[in-house]
Amino acid sequence: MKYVIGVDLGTSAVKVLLVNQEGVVVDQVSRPYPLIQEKAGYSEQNPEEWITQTVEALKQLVERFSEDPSAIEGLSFSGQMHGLVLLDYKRNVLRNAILWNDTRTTRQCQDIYAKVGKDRYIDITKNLALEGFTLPKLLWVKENEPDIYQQAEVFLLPKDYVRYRLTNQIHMDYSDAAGTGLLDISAKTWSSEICGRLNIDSSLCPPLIESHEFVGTLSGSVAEQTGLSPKTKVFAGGADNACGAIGSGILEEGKTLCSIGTSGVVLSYEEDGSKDYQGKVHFFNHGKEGAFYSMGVTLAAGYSLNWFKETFAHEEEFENLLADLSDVPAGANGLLFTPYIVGERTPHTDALIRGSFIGMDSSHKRAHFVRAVVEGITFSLKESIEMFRKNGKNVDSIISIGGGAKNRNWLQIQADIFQADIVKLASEQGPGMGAAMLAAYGLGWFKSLSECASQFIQTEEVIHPNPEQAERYKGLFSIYQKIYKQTKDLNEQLAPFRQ
Ligand SMILES: Nc1ncnc2c1ncn2[C@@H]1O[C@H](COP(=O)(O)OP(=O)(O)O)[C@@H](O)[C@H]1O
Ligand SMILES: O=C(CO)[C@@H](O)[C@H](O)COP(=O)(O)O
Repeated sequence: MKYVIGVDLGTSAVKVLLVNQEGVVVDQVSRPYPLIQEKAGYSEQNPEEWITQTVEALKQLVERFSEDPSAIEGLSFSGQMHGLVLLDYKRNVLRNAILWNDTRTTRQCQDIYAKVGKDRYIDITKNLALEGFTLPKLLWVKENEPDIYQQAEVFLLPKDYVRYRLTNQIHMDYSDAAGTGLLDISAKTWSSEICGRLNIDSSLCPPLIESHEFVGTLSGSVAEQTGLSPKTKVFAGGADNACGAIGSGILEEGKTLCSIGTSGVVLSYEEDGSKDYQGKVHFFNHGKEGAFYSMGVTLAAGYSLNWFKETFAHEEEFENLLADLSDVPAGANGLLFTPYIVGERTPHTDALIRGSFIGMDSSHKRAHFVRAVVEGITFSLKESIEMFRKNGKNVDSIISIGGGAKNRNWLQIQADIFQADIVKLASEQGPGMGAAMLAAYGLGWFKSLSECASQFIQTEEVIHPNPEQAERYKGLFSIYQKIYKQTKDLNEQLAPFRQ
């Protein structure tokens, strides 16, 4: 039997999947790393931690593998998007990576519009200039850390840096480059116009490549450290959401994905670049050559639940925390939560908004708060689904992946709130599976990603909405939608008090 590895460099952990030629996940290893949050709105990681944990995860996987490691023929990546990694001319990392959920760059986003023009910027990139994207981070470093900026020779995204350390090759694939805010999405080139207007040297931008393209083999030292064969072929890989889409079979029109990881996304396949959402949802190049996807993003989806767990139930596992979920009625006895704990993107692009619990009552127990957090995350994703429905998409079946898809009761809540069938796959690790599929396709095992998907992706269960609960959630959702407007001004006034 032959095998491939999908490396998913997530925000909370790196997850490494070993998949055989029949598409069965035969083993997986997950290794966590922390977020560094020096101030409210800041979110960084040390790229060296990604390397240490990825190498360790690969090593563990190989140690547990009973066959000859040369049977593992290929490896590819999925990575958290938008994070800025700056390297100097010796390829040393110049500072911590600034991540997708860091919102320090509101002023730089305004600058981008002032210098490029908002309409022109959206024309080129098909997206708004958002705090989380890479370009405003580059401008922030240029302005606030000029010594570091001057030493920068190239910028990379998180998984591109890991790929570089595994192969010594520098590249960025289109699906991830799309999230930098510097790519001309239709032309698939770095935008010399944006670089020119913002005075960014375009030599900082790395060479571009397709997600399934062969990059090189593993470096000798990485092969030695992990036990993998030095002949293992490495393929570029893609943005985690593009890979999540591949790993869930979102490879044709009409398919919708909901992914609840640290962030939460609702994603829809786009055959070509013709749809104009005017920046209301993100619009990026897919990991499938020539295709695109649109998506709405909740910044703190799984992260809200993780925050709640770490703050109020630090020693407990998620399974335990969620054990009482179905004992609490829909609507948590009048308790609503908005998951804006690090600001928000869709539908409210707002770095200053923060979360709320509305309707706290002395009868509420911890389980009500947990249910309210889970429902609030799901309501937030419903706002993206409604945007797609208003744009004429038919969303009656949604594939659900990510850490949030591990809990059966949460999947039922998704079906009831979204008013759609929820498809649970055999593996909820969509991005890692997508990365493995890119390696399998890159190796030539299949003629297309779709052919690979029909072999690799298995549906485990379809969960239908419960009509009574769905009706109850309709009313609750309209109350939820009012909270943003009614707490916006209060949060702007509170912003100066945040440390
Ligand atoms: N057993 C579980 N049940 C429900 N949610 C879970 C469970 N385990 C993890 N999660 C949620 O999934 C999130 C992590 O999802 P994951 O897809 O691994 O994220 P990332 O790719 O961002 O690292 C956690 O923050 C948590 O909210
Ligand atoms: O910023 C975005 C998408 O635009 C996030 O979806 C990141 O790509 C991080 O993903 P997860 O770690 O939550 O999977």
